[in-house]
Amino acid sequence: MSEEKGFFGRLVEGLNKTRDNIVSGMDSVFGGFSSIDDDFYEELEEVMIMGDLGVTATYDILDDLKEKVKERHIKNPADCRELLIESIRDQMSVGAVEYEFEEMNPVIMVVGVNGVGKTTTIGKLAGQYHAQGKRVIVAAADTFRAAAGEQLKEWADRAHAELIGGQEGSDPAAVVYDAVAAAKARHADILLCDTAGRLHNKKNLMEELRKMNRIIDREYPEACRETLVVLDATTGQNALQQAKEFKEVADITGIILTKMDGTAKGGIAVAVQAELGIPVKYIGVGEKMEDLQRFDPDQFVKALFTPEEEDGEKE
Ligand SMILES: Nc1nc2c(ncn2[C@@H]2O[C@H](COP(=O)(O)OP(=O)(O)OP(=O)(O)O)[C@@H](O)[C@H]2O)c(=O)[nH]1
Repeated sequence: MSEEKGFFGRLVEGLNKTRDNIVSGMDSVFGGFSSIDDDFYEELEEVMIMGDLGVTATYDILDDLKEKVKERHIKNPADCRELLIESIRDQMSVGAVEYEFEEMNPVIMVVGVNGVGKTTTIGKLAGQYHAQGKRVIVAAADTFRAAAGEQLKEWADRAHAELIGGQEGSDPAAVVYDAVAAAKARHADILLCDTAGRLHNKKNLMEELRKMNRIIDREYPEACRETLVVLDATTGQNALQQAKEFKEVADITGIILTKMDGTAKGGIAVAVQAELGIPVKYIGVGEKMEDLQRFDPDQFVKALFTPEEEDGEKE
């Protein structure tokens, strides 16, 4: 239980800047109005848009809030706080997020542009899976950048994962082929594939990803598949745009939001799910191995709005 508390505590701490931005803004609206009118909703809307919740989610949440206010005959703006938290939680909980894939010998493709925290995230995932007793293989299929392979090697060593590939300029599909062969021969539990994130050359990227997927389909048909896009939360709406572009070239099954600790733009977690209909599966709240967490909308909303209620009772 104390470990769980630490887990929630890190999330609470990681969301400090976002809380200062969004929650303080909302609270000043709740405290600054004496009646619930159009101006009140407009102010709330502004805080939410400025807080990177995105237009779609903001309107959905406000519509839901207005309905609740009507249904429950709420008159006092301060009484809207709980209702708004409820609406945000509902908005984020659309579609339960499954993690069964982690138990099904998956091949996890990780995509994302350079600098978003892709390598670090793969390292953290590898380390966490290793700590669960899983045998992890990492494919260094980002052969485009010289430093990518070396950096991944460092993380793989730290995570006690086996690294395949890493030579600059080699064919990424060949790296994936070797990694699949190794995963099968060594009875690996999880194969994590780092890929190059060249969004500016969509056609090549799409072709490269397709080629890798074909190899996995052919050589490892029994493997469960996941494609996760890594997004840097500090880039706010840019992250949203990147996710949209990756969705055009790959069959994205989940989102990983990194650097939530360094940003006031944490509202992006609400926006990406609403805009793309793809769940956030993990969030990064720091640079250490344990700073990558499964994303739980309930915990997220709780850590953001009611951190003082922390009692570690949650998974
Ligand atoms: N504060 C914080 N920093 C993070 C987090 N995730 C990654 N970083 C940092 O972000 C920087 C970039 O991370 P990388 O893993 O190198 O990013 P990348 O996407 O692999 O970038 P390339 O290797 O250039 O393709 C590093 O300094 C990481 O330590 C996070 O959740 N929080």
